Amino acid sequence: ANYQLNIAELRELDVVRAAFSGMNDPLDNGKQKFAFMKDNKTPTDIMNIMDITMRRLVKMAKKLPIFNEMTQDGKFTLLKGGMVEMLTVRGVTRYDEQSGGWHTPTLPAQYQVPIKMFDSLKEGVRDVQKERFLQFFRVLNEDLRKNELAIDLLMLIVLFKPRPGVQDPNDRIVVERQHNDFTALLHRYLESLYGDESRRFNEMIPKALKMLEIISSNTAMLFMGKVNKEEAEALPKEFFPVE
Ligand SMILES: C[C@H](CCC[C@H](C)C(=O)O)[C@H]1CC[C@H]2[C@@H]3CC=C4C=C(O)CC[C@]4(C)[C@H]3CC[C@]12C
Repeated sequence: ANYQLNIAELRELDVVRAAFSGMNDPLDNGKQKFAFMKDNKTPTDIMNIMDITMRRLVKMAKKLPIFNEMTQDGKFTLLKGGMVEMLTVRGVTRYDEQSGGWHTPTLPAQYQVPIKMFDSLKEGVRDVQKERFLQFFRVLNEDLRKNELAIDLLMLIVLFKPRPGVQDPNDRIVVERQHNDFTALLHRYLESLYGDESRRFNEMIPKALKMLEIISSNTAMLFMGKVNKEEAEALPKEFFPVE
């Protein structure tokens, strides 16, 4: 069978690539770089590092014509609902099992956010959330997590997930259609790379999406009472209440 992508699919992949093009930009000097190069990172440092990725994910969404067609409310609801899931997917691509930490592509490998940082987060949730992340890392096999475009499509499947908070009828149609579109495009893209072999991803993707939901719905308490609220950036505090 011929698994070549057609012109429309190739063009859609170009739009996706362009939206994600800023994800690996160098960190700004000052606070961002400082937080990432610090030795003993506090939960506050972690939040200020998360802020970088969160802002880049917001910028990514705004580069998607289809996202901009939605109402302000709809856009906010999608970002609110999908942010932690998208961060977690980003985390899988930046996590190094050998060193046990997350790295950023633009700083030398000696700088990392150690996964051990979970030990300084909220008792009672930190251990199970660390385990869930590591389990999720293992579910997304090497081929998928090393393929930037596949990961970008997975993030868009998560961003455009039908969510009850999306009220506007047109928004709901857009979200539903884009969720299905990006799911189909990911499968076609993987087929164009692996042919019949791509069937092995078919059960992995729904499983990964389910795990992301569980991770995201259990993250809220993680930083509670562990962060210096004056020093933490505002955006992460919307997703991880600190008091
Ligand atoms: C991807 C990110 C490291 C690279 C950051 C850098 C600016 C970049 O994106 O290139 C790491 C640092 C902290 C990690 C979260 C910590 C706690 C977490 C708690 C969970 O329950 C799920 C996973 C997250 C959100 C981690 C996802 C990946 C993050 C954002």
